[in-house]
Formats: sequence, structure tokens, C-alpha cells
Amino acid sequence: MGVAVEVEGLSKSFGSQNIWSDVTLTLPPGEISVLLGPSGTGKSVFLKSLVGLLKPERGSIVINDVDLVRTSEHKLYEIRKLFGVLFQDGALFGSMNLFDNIAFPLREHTKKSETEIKNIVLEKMDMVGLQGAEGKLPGEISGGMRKRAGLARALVLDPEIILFDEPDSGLDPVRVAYLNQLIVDLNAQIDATFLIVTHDIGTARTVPDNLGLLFRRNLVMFGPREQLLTSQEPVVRQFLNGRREGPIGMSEEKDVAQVEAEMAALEARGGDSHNGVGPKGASGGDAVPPQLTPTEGLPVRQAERRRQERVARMLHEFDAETQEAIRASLPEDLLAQVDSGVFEPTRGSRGRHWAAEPGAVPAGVAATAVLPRQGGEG
Ligand SMILES: Nc1ncnc2c1ncn2[C@@H]1O[C@H](COP(=O)(O)OP(=O)(O)OP(=O)(O)O)[C@@H](O)[C@H]1O
Repeated sequence: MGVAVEVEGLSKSFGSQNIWSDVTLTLPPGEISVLLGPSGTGKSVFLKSLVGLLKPERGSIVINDVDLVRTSEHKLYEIRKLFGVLFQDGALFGSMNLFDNIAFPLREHTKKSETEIKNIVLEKMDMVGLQGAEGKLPGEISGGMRKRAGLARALVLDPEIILFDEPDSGLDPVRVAYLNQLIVDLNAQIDATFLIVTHDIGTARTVPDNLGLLFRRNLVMFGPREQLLTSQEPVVRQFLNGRREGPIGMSEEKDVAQVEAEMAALEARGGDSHNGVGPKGASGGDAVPPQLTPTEGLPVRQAERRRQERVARMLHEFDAETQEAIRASLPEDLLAQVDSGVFEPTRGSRGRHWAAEPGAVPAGVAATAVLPRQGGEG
């Protein structure tokens, strides 16, 4: 099973430029999470902080009881081995064929024999659908194949956490659909913890268990997918619907009067549900489409049941729309347990519902970060 990544009060600046402050979220073990945010809000900086390539000045990132922000270089090196990272362009060496590219981490970090390496490389290439392409150079294959090769390379050290930096970038919509299915299939096969940074709203709506949004140097919200997909928070609504109207401006923040005028005009046109389909799959008002499931014949995602139990326990923390959407995703036995009051309210457990140790966490802490609405920030 993948490991949990617990981020608390994390802040990062470069000189006087604050990138984000007080980011608190938990990536539950084996679940798929997506992080959204306008360009330049520091999503890549967040991914780099998680793997220890950048050092936040405040807060903690705890994995297997080790705080990456404060640990020694030696421990950090060990923890990094838990990660697989899919960079935007696959980050392949142009002069090496796919086999050698994918074998690279094994040759660098393990003492495995060439026979063992060959078996692992071919197995991972098979998993990502690249059988027979071992001899190709990165320059000879399509962008989609390069992503798959980057993914195979991210898999060779059997990571427990995989970070995907804009896996859909540069791909046509059909390739994105295949890649999304591959991500869900891989999750079912290896049960690792996934975090995907993407601008593709179709992906955000259908792939993850959890969704988060960075904006204005803050994590606006992070929680079960249903929470963001049904959210009335103006920034979340604007982003998921891919529209100009709302607090997110082209480069500058907008003033409150302008946002109000835009929102009134949008409502006069019938609101989001009458707004058509926006760019990058953005659409649908606050509909919650079904989540992708693994291809037939693959095992069910082990995270699925764990997640159902986790969100059943935290159901009372959400508003009526979110509760309704979550209930629609729960099997009958869990719904019966929810309704019979078996699950005690887990106040302030920061989403650590898999841990089942209610006494271990401080009370009174919100499970999700929620910014004040536009206009309420003073
Ligand atoms: N090493 C660095 N030194 C100084 N500033 C940096 C460094 N890395 C990133 N930044 C700054 O941090 C900010 C956030 O960058 P980042 O690439 O994380 O944004 P992003 O949300 O991933 O954007 P996009 O969606 O366009 O990929 C930018 O203003 C960038 O210039």
C-alpha cells in the first residue's frame, strides 16, 4: 500500500516573493489526488518541495514519521526512493534508447544484475503499453509514448508515491483519455499514492479521489472530489467551469466590484449550467460525473474501499450538496452504518480517517482549508 503524505502549515518563498503559505493537506495512502491552480500559483514548487528538491521555510511534510523539511540529507535520500516522478516532457535522455532510459534508475540506485534489470524494465514497459519499443530513441516516438516511457521509468523502483506534473500537457484529447485510464489502471495494480498536477478539468472531474485548488498563495480547498465538484466557492466554481467571470484574473487580481458585475451578467445568461463547455474539459455547473474505474480484468482499486470508509466517517463535516454526492458513491453497507450512527463524529482529524486513532490528533482543527469568499478578505 502507498504511504500517506501529511503536509502541515507549509510555506515557501523565494527571497521576498511568497509562493504559498500555510498549506495543509493529507494525501491518503493509495488514493489519487489532483492539485489544480492557475499558472504560476506554485504547483510545481509544491511537487518539488514534496520530493525535497526545494526547502519550504515553515511547516512540515511527514512521510513514514519522517519530516522531510527538517530531516538529514541521508534520511531525505532514503525517503526520495519512495517517490516516482513523471515530469512534463518525460525528462528522457535524448541519446539513450527507451530501454536504457527506463533502466537508468535501476543502474544508478540498485545493485541488480542486468538480467534482473531487463525483467523489471520489460515488465514496466508492458504495464504502460510500450511493448516492443525498447530500441526506440525518445526523438523517434510521439509525445504520448514519451509520457508512457517517463511513467515506466518512474515505476522501476516500485515507488509508494507517484507525482505527475501535467501528464496531459501536449497530448490530444484521445491520448489524454488513454493516459487517464492508464493512471487509474496503474493505481489499481500498485496501490501507490498518486498526486497529479493538471490543468485538464476533464481529468480533475473523473480521475481523482481528492481534489485541491491553489490560488492567491493559499490552498483554497482540498478534500474528497465531491467537495470541490459541488462547491459554491467562487474561485473553485470559476476554475472548474473554465470561465473568465470570477475572482481569477488574467494576471492581476480583480477588484470586488468588477467580479460582482461579471457574476451578475453570468447569472443573467443562466449561470454555469447554461454556459456551455469551456476549455480543457471545463463544464457542467456543479455536476459530479462518475469516477473512472480500472479496466475490466484488473483488480479493483484497494484504495476504493478504504476511501469509501474514510469519507463515510467524515460525511458530517460537509454541506448538504457534498453529503448527497458522497452518499451516492457509497455502498449500502456503509450507508447503513452512517445512518445508524456507528461512525462517531471525528472532530478535527484532518482527514486522517484511515488511521482509526481518534485520540491521537488535536481537536478543533478543520479537515479542509477554506478561504473566505471573495469580498470577505478585507
Ligand atoms: N527556483 C526558483 N527560484 C525562484 N523563483 C522560482 C523558482 N521556481 C519557481 N519560482 C517561481 O515560483 C512561482 C510558481 O512557479 P510554478 O512553476 O511552481 O507555478 P505553477 O503553478 O506550476 O505554474 P504552471 O501552471 O504555469 O506550470 C513562479 O513565479 C516562479 O517564477
